[in-house]
Amino acid sequence: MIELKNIGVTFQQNKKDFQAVKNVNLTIEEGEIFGIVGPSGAGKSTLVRVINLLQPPTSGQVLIEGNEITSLKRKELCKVRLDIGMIFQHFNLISGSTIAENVAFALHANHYPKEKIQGRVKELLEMVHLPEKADSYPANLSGGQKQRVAIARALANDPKILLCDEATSALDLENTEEIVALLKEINEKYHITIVFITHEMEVAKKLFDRIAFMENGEIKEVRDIYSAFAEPREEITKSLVERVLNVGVPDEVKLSEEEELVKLCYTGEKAYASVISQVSKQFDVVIDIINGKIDYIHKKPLGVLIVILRGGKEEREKALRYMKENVYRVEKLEGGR
Ligand SMILES: Nc1ncnc2c1ncn2[C@@H]1O[C@H](COP(=O)(O)OP(=O)(O)OP(=O)(O)O)[C@@H](O)[C@H]1O
Repeated sequence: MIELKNIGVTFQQNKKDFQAVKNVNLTIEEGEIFGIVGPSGAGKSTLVRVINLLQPPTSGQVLIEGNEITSLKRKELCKVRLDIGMIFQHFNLISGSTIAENVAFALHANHYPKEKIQGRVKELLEMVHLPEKADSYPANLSGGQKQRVAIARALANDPKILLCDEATSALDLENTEEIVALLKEINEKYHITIVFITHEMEVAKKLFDRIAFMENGEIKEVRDIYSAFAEPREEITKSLVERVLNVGVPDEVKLSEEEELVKLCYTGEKAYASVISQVSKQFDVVIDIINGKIDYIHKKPLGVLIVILRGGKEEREKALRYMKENVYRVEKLEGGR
């Protein structure tokens, strides 16, 4: 378990104090894939680097499995760091060394028994499905393959935690999916806790178990990934989530007095089709579907539908009440006037 208690990080910028991280309290459970998202400059990288003290906090404490590491001496800290692997956006491989040498580097650094290094490198390259690239050089690998080598190197000393700083942000869609799948596999097989920061909500949706939304150095909301998408609470959460669900109101929509725009969110347990046909049957209203999307988060469906509800005010209110009882969330939308 990782515990961050009252973490603050202050930098000097133009001779003035700048608080990049403000009083963050966060607990990350063992074995989970925990994500931190937020706009550029939110403080994500700074916060994730606090976990292994690459960035010492100005205030607060970091506890790893109950042990306070912020006050450790250098030598003890080095030991704790072995339990925390890290990967970065730009892979940080040594270009003049082979893939096997790149991975072996982490073992040498930890005084791994020399005679066992070759075998361990082979094992690590198999873990990331790259055994055939042992003698190649980084320049001859794709971005996704380079990140897999970086993962092998980060896992060399059997860490319990893997920190990932924008690990898919330099990759195209195909390579991103490959890395997301590999990280999931590693998390499941070896029960490694993963802390992943990104600004890519598509990655968040596919990879994370829980998600923290960060803005201006503060954690605004921490949720399980499904409910963050189904029922975002804070403004920052709503704006990031809506980018993925991306179901807007077309500009052409113009509403009359008797019409209003309504957004329905449904979770699959409550099928919208029957709700819509029931509403049309039971109340003196007409429903036109103008936009919609269904998404799957951890294999659970999440649907969003935008409709125009047409009818007298009273009947519309009755229809809305019925919909509220029968779908996950109903929202009246501005626009179209
Ligand atoms: N060493 C430093 N000295 C001064 N200011 C810094 C330093 N490191 C980061 N900052 C500032 O702290 C703020 C947070 O930076 P950080 O890199 O943590 O944000 P981020 O959310 O990871 O953004 P991005 O997604 O763009 O990487 C930024 O305003 C940045 O300029």
